[in-house]
Amino acid sequence: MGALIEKAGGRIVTATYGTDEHRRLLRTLKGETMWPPPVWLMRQAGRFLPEFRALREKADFLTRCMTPDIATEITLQPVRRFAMDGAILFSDILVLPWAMGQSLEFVENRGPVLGAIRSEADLNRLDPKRVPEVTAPVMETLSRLRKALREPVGVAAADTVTLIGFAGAPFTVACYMVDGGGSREFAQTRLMAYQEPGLFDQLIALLTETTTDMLSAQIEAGAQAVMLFDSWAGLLPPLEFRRHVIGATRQIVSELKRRHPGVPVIGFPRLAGGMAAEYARETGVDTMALDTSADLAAVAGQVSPDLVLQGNLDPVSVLAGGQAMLKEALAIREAGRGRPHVFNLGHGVLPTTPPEHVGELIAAIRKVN
Ligand SMILES: Cc1c2[nH]c(c1CCC(=O)O)Cc1[nH]c(c(CCC(=O)O)c1C)Cc1[nH]c(c(CCC(=O)O)c1C)Cc1[nH]c(c(C)c1CCC(=O)O)C2
Repeated sequence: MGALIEKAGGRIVTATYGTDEHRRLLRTLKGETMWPPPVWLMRQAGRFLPEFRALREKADFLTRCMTPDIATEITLQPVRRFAMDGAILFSDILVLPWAMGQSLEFVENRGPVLGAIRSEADLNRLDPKRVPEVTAPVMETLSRLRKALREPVGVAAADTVTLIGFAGAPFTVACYMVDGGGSREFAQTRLMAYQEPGLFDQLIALLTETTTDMLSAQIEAGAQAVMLFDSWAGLLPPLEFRRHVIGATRQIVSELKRRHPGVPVIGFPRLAGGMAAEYARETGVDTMALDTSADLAAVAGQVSPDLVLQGNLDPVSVLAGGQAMLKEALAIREAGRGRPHVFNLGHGVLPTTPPEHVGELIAAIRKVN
């Protein structure tokens, strides 16, 4: 196929259709060491770009997630501007409980509000059989995205951008399901884990199975890698962490590997701290995403050299921009040198981040020196 030359985010990219040669993110997620590292940002879709805010007026959040035209467009917006090495599906971790029948609303300035699950009767009202039908539009979005990314998208060259699917990890999704919305402590959820371990195990088992099937469907629809967001993993003490974070993740990863050998899985056990190395060793994830608090160089010394690390610039430094951001960013890039590393943030990009700061960040990461 014809070679293509395109200027992308300040670098020249040559892409040959149908080969892995220029898929820098996918190759890194499969274990190759690249310099400079590939880069994308958590929560890059649907947050900080003015072109997204314009679309936001048109439909509520769940409608945006469930309408392939809109979700495809929002996913591509950051790619068009910055030629990110990855495109993350525009959707949400709470689509899964909603698809099983739990009520869900996104309330302005408050975040998600769900009908809390507190009893076996509540749990039994959920219907996992509905998930494939309800999430069919999400799979349609993924197949459109995969097709769109075979052509140039804005400054991104054809067939260079890796399409990432995702889900919440069972514990984090359970947090929202049981507490009924966002919280700092998720005390109701953790109380259930201690007081009604049988019921909580049932919920985690249900989420483990439905998450596996949903990620598998995402891969079949076109996702080239998948990520498990465990944003609240760090709330659990070691025994519970082993059971509900490591145990559930290990089951999902091993079944995905059986069904889709070679498709990389990224795990993000946010604030796992002292449990991160065990998570890396025991879950089977190919890539571990680090939160802002982790010292990338120190973690690199504790895990297998084959484990891909992703992260972990403070999103607030990108809000600040300028030298403060660049100094942090280049130190992280340097810490990942010589091992497989995907440059990213330590948590999602903040909605008020000026797009020019993101542009400067991407250019600095891609500068070869
Ligand atoms: C915990 C969590 C949620 N959702 C997610 C997590 C894990 C990552 C993290 O810790 O940030 C993950 C998520 N949410 C969204 C994406 C899509 C793609 C992307 O990463 O850019 C992803 C990967 C879109 C979204 N998810 C949500 C929005 C905003 C909704 C709106 O436009 O009103 C978007 C674009 C809503 C949402 N969804 C959730 C909350 C707490 C909120 C409200 C606050 C917020 O905006 O972050 C749950």
